[in-house]
Amino acid sequence: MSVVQREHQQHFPRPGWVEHDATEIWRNLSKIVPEALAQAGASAEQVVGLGIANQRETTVLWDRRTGVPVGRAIVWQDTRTDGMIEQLEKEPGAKRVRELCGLPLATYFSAPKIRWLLDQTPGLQERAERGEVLFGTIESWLIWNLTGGLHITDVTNASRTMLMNLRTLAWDPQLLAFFDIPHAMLPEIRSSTEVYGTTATVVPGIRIAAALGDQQAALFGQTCFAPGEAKCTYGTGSFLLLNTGQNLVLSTHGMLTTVGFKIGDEPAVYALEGSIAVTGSLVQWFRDGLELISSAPEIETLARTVEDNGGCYIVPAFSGLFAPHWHSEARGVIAGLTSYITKGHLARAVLEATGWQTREVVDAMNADSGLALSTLKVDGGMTADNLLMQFIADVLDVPVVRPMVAETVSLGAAYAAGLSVGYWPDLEGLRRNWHRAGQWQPAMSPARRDTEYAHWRQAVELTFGWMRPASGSRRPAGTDLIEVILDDHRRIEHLLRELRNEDADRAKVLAELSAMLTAHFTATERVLHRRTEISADLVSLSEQDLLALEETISAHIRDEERSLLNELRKSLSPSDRTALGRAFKAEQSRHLTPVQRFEAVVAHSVTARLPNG
Ligand SMILES: Nc1ncnc2c1ncn2[C@@H]1O[C@H](COP(=O)(O)OP(=O)(O)O)[C@@H](O)[C@H]1O
Ligand SMILES: O=P(O)(O)OC[C@H](O)CO
Repeated sequence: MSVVQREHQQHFPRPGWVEHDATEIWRNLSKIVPEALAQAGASAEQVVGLGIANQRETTVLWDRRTGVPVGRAIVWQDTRTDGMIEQLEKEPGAKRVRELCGLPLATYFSAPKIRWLLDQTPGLQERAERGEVLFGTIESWLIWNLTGGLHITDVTNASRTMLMNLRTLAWDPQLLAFFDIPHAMLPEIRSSTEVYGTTATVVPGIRIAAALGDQQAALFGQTCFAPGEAKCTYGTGSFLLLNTGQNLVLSTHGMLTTVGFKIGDEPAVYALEGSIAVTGSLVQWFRDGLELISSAPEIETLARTVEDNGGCYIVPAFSGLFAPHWHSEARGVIAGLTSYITKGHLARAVLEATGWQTREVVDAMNADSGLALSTLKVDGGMTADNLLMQFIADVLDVPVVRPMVAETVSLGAAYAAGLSVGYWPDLEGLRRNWHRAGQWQPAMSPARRDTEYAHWRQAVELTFGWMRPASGSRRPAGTDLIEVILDDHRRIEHLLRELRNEDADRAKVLAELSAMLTAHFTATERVLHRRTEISADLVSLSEQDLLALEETISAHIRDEERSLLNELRKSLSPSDRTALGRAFKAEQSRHLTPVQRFEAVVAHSVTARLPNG
């Protein structure tokens, strides 16, 4: 076996934004494939097949003609679409989404990221409709480049886009309409194991024989081929997958339903998944953000300098909270701080956060499946940490088992490719390759486990609602300038969508939208820019006028949220924000009828969620 790796840059241009440069990923791949072959002393002719496993959901759009990405890829952890998700949740079709694709509406998946990118550049939607701009997750982008233009994806990756129907395994017209995403930009969906094509570059002439999302690849590499078998991979995030066979189980406890794998023409095998956004990346933050350690393994050494967490808990809701909570608006907390806490306690709290998040997911998975997990098969970079593995066994109260090859993601891709080209005859042969290398037995007392878990859950509740403060919290409801402007934006976006909805009372929508726009622009000019002579009058605009202005209005909203609001956040004191918020509302009210004012207030009170609601 030879292993070559190369890190690519993580871009964090704003709070909550995470981007990758798809071209850099492709360049890195072009370098490491020949290096891996050279290290193994193998020639291209000796390679029977290439398997790809990739981070999922991360969204790349590129130009079909030039092959150049239209911008940076939006990564799965990115939360920039949280406002969009909040709006989409109110749409009539929202309830059907989960039923069709098995996923809750969340910033995590590809569809909102595609929508955001299409909204970002004028004309991109039309180019996507003509098939001039293409979408793909990372495996799709790599296969396109390796083959010189084959535009495909595998079914496991497609199942993470929110656009694939889990039953038909095809792009779903209702989901495409819900997100307004053109079919012409999507790749063809193929099985996880089949020969898709042959490499035309890097190392030409190799058959590309398998592709799987990384977590599904780990399920395969851990040989969880039968219903009831599960694994958890501990990397940047952590992902527990339970094979449910040909049964498509829709979770009632916050798990995702996803495709586990599809071998050639055989029926798809489904899985329930508990996705945890932040585990290893919390260790990275401790290393790079806080600079309290200089390498990831040092977290264990530091944590061992103290007996316990000293009463401190870290809930890393950096990307909101994923399974089982699905709170996009949550943000992280460090709870239980006293002057007793040292960096050793913080290191413990970092590791324990991974343990407790696993416990929450396992509880939910057990509730969904009606079965209690009896052992947990683990893999991934964090499993090198013995203290963490012991803690996971303690909080789950089941043994934790690690196989010989902890790089299970790559192993799974290799297994799938080997199976696809007949190098391995069947799944049973692969199963025989699995060997246990480490095992941790639970040792925590039930009383301590229960007390600690109760503290953890208390800390988790503190994270809820952070990005949507409850009415009556920090500032008087509805008078904070930024909230007032954001509420206006969301209402305007909703009304614009309603204007295209054939079932809506469009005359009423038109009247409210024109009045809202007049009120919003006038208040912005008068209160924020102090231009007293300005008064917008958009009330006489027709439906066609407004639809023609839609892109301009969306661009204004984006610009205002990106530049003006961020400047105001920095420059205004809380009391200024309240005073200006009041002035803004007063100015705005002058342009709305009492009924329109009432409707805007009702829309606002639906948006403002209670902290743990
Ligand atoms: N000894 C360790 N203790 C805790 N975390 C670790 C340790 N070694 C690596 N990690 C974490 O594991 C992650 C790397 O694991 P890996 O499986 O390579 O992740 P990915 O495939 O998601 O990039 C990093 O986030 C790193 O912080
Ligand atoms: O960033 P990675 O490589 O841990 O990818 C994790 C998953 O694919 C996200 O769903």
